[in-house]
Amino acid sequence: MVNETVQTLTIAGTDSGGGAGVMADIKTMQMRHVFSAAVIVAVTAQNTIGVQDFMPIPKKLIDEQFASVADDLKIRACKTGMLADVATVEAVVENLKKYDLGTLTVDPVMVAKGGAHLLSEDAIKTVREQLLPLADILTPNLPEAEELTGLKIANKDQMIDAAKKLQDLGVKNVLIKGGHQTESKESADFILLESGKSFWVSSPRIDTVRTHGTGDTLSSCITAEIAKGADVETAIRIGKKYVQATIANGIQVGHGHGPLNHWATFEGDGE
Ligand SMILES: Nc1ncnc2c1ncn2[C@@H]1O[C@H](COP(=O)(O)OP(=O)(O)OP(=O)(O)O)[C@@H](O)[C@H]1O
Ligand SMILES: Cc1ncc(COP(=O)(O)O)c(N)n1
Repeated sequence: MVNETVQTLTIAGTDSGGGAGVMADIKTMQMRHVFSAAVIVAVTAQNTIGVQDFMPIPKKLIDEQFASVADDLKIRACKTGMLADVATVEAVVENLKKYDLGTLTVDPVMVAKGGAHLLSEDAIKTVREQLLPLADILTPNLPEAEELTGLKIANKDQMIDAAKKLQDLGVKNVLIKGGHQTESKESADFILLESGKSFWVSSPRIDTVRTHGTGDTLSSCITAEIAKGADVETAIRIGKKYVQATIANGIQVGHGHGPLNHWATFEGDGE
């Protein structure tokens, strides 16, 4: 009898260009040696240049996908990514409450690197009020943290204030990603844990346009490590090292914001 394989779930949108969304999630899970199922909530026509179109999946089919996964698999940790609109966020919230899908990481995807809106304006309130209270870990980038808190974030002190405010909204552990601080030599993320402990994880900023899917990759790696049994701090530290390696060892695909190198490895990695 073999041990049951560690199983995870991504709840997100597809990227036809292969770099972000569910595609980045599954590649990351595979590289981190966990099995990943997928509930597709939106389909995008997308490449490295931009998002040409997208369509949310009807609620009935979202419900059926959740049921199919939950009836058969044993999901230890799951994550959300692109959630498109109010109806989709509400459908996902309903299913997350209905089934035990383990530790939940919410990556509150709002705007793609190319500028396309992947979450409607009115759905931000739904995410804040209905999804955040369910999140074990929340991983907003700077503009997303600003939208969710209503705070302006222009420096490290303001990242700390925003993390505290997000905890007040019901999130247990908060990771604010600093990838959008393009004027800084460092890419520094701030973490505030449920215990009250806080710390920064920082890496040299790499000057490249190949950063399509960095947020998806980080949150998926964290989800994978949690599923394998890591504590939140360890999972985040591994996630940061992995995403850094995937950016630093770039691959050449497409003509715009290129995808990451999910094959990348880093020093000291146990996998
Ligand atoms: N140029 C870079 N060099 C090094 N690290 C980076 C760079 N850009 C992003 N990162 C890191 O990648 C991770 C994701 O951060 P980012 O702020 O880009 O998320 P995001 O905007 O949600 O990503 P995406 O929307 O592309 O999925 C963070 O750990 C961040 O520090
Ligand atoms: C389906 C989907 N999910 C998430 C992203 C965010 O990634 P990025 O900001 O790198 O475009 C995306 N572009 N598409």
